[in-house]
Amino acid sequence: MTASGHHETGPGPDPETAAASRGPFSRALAVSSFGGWLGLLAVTATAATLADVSYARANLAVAGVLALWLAGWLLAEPAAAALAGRKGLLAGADVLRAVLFVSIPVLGSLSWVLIAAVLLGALSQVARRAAATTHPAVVFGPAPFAGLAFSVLALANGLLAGLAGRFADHPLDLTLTLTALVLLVSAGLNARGPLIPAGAGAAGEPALPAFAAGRPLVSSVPAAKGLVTGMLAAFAAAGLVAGLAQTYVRDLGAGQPGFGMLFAAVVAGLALGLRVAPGLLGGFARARLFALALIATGLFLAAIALIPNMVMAVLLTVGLSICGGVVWGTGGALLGLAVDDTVRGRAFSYLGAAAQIALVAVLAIGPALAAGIGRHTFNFTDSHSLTYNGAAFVFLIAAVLAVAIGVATYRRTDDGTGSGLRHDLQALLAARRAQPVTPPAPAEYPGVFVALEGGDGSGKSTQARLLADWLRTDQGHDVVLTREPGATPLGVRLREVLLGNASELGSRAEALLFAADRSHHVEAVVRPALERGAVVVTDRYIDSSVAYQGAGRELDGDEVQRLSAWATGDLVPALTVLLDVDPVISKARRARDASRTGEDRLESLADEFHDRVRAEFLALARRAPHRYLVVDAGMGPDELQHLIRERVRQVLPVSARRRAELNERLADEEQARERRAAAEAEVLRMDADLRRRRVLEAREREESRRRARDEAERQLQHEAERELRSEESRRNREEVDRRASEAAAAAALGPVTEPVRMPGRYPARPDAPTQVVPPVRPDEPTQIVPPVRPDEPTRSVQPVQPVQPSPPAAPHQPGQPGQPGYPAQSGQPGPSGQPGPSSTGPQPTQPPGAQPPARPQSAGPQHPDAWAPPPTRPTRPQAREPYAGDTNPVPQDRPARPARPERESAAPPRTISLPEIELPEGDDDDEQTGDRTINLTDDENGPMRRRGRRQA
Ligand SMILES: Nc1ncnc2c1ncn2[C@@H]1O[C@H](COP(=O)(O)OP(=O)(O)O)[C@@H](O)[C@H]1O
Ligand SMILES: Cc1cn([C@H]2C[C@H](O)[C@@H](COP(=O)(O)OP(=O)(O)O)O2)c(=O)[nH]c1=O
Repeated sequence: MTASGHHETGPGPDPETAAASRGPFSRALAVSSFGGWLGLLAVTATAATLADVSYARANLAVAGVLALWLAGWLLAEPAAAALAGRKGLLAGADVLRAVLFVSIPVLGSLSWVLIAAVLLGALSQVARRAAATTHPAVVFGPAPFAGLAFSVLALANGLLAGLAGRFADHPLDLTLTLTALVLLVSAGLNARGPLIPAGAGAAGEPALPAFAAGRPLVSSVPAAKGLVTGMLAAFAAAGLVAGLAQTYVRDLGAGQPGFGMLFAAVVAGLALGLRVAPGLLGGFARARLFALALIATGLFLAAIALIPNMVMAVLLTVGLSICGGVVWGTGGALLGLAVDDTVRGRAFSYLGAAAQIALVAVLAIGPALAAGIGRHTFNFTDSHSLTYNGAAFVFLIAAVLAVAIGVATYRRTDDGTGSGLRHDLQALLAARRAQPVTPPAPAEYPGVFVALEGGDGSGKSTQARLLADWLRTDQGHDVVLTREPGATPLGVRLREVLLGNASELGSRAEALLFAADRSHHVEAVVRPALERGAVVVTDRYIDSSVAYQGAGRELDGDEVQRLSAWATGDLVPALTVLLDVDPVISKARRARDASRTGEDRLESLADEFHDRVRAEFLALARRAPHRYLVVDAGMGPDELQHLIRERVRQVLPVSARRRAELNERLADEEQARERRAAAEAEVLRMDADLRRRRVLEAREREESRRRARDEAERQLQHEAERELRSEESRRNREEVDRRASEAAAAAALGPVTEPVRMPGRYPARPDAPTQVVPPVRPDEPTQIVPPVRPDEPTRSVQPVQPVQPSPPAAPHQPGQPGQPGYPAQSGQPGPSGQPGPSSTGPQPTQPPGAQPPARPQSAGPQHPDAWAPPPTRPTRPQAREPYAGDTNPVPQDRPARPARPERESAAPPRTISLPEIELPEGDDDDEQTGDRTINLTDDENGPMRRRGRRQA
């Protein structure tokens, strides 16, 4: 039940509530609620069956069950509210209810049924507390279905009764058992998944305290009191039908299926009435509708009382309940308007509590009254008699009361001429007849037209101003803020005529003048602005004429509309914002508004006039909802403006400024994207460069490694060749030496006349005379000395230094050169160990057999001749002398082994000083010193070693 009738075409329920009402929790609650309603019907029927001994007892048993059930319901409310929200509470309550429903057929006593009713009422309250706040629809929603299910089960039981006697004897056991099962299912659903959400228990104040607190308040407001009385009357009428249905259907011979149908008709009708009530407000003043619906409720009840037919009873019950629903719908809205904002909540709490108490009273009193009245048969003639029993009598009494209250209410809303009702009915029919307005044609102008409508003081000017400011400054639109009447010089004069209190105008003249002002306004202001693309915001437009002159002045609304359509050339706003507010509130606002000097000609009209105007605005909005935004203007200005902007946004084109801003932003973004792309490309390029450089560097490194390796190889080769050459030279020199020694020996016998020519490495010239060196020893083969190059300066061979005899060393093979026993060297001088004479000057030759000087201890290099190595390259002790059997000219430069020092000392470095002889150029020259040295010592870096390393 809503507190007011606002928002009929406004936004629906908020999405969260809508979603919650569809969730699993909602389904579980619906099952629980369905079980509760089905159980109530089953227990009521059981009580009536158990007490079926007399009409009165049956009625009293039904009254007792319903009253006790409701008493348990009401009394348990504070405890249920306190317990609400506890885990497992709903499931526990459902299990207990299931047990109670099963216990009824088991025990089968009326007393137990009455006790169970109290307990069931209390447990139902616990279940309702869980649902009422978050899922109000779940509380009553399943009731009609429970009624229908009850009917079906009763029919099924009837069929089964033919098969088994137990079903005939206990017609409600099947329903009670199934009810218990339904509740167990609900308990399972609630225990497994959904729990009562936090705050679900806060379903308003408990009924009894709310009733006590609200009563004085509502009593002090006559309008509210009348409304609450009328609503309770309608509700009681519907409740009475449900309460008396059990005995009433028996009178009609419809049995339990009829009871279920009647119950379903009551609940479904109420729900339907509540739903259609807002739709009926378009044509009717709300208070008049309220009164008429209440009268109709009474009339339907009377018809039920007077027409003893089951089918008619169901149809009439539907009509009655719909009217009851309309009474509640409109009454609720009116009550919201009748009381002050501060006490509105309390007034509604009181209404809810009063409805429950009224229901208890009706359900208790109704059947009791029916029992008291009993069954009566009136015999008119012998053949014509009428059986009329207590239930029908009670319906009739209630009907009379309802009609009386309705008529009284209607009287208060009517001006006595009857034109109000006639107009309402005409408007209602017109609204039904009216074709839905077709959506406006695609905009014929680049601009946008927005109208604000609503009662006087609803806040249109305030909202129009705020909207225009926002459109202008924030959205960058060309905005024209205008109004009706009085937006042009002509309009100002017309406004004075229309609203001035001195004017006496007929309704039609008034309508024509408003239309004239509108026509001029559109032509002079609105259309030109729309043509240039502006947003036009107008404070009032055609709807004001239809509402004020049509509904308010009671002219034909359609005619008024056509008049304005003609005047404006069918210019329809793209959006109309309707600020809907109770005229009482807007009147209070006007009174507080210091800028107003007083009420104008139309503002000062009766409240009823303004009620009609408001209703007409709402009706117009309903006919073309796509063109309207209906907002509750009771909200604060900022909240309202927010809603309005949200909706206006949807019809706005992009303003020129906004378009420029968007273009600028797009360009900025494009530039930024290009910059980003360029930066990314640069990074990629740098990365590629880096990789390329790395590859090149790696290649270069590899190349230089290869070159270094080649160079090292080349050097090794060169060195090996050099060593080879040195070895060759050495051998040659040794040969020369030997010959020199021989020559010296020969000289001892006779002087040598010819200088000895040293054989060169280089090929001798063909003309060079080949020298034949005669064998020294008789067993030595004759050697051929290659010719010396003729261009080579002849160098005299220096006299050989006296050679010291080698100290005794490790045993050698006999015949090895340089060893004792080797004839060619036996007379050779050994290493002197003394600084040798300069190679430039002839050295004194020691006479053979002369005693050699003492050998120094030092094994350091001693180079007595010109070929001695420079001091930086010390020669190492000779490790091994060449074997005579060596065929390969392997250089004797193997490094000395430190493990054999005695050998080192035994074989000191041997430097042979040779007499100056001619050598081929390019041979082993030290270019820096010009010295030539034949190093016979082992050298660590000798070619042997290096070669060995390379091979490794
Ligand atoms: N949403 C609102 N809530 C309360 N007062 C309002 C609201 N909107 C406007 N008012 C006040 O109500 C009075 C009437 O507002 P106004 O905008 O002139 O209404 P209208 O143009 O519909 O006659 C002004 O004093 C204004 O300040
Ligand atoms: C535009 C128009 C205004 N009216 C009435 C409604 C208002 O009472 C009055 C215009 O006054 P307005 O300046 O809109 O008053 P408020 O600011 O109080 O709403 O004229 C009509 O009756 N028919 C119309 O077509």
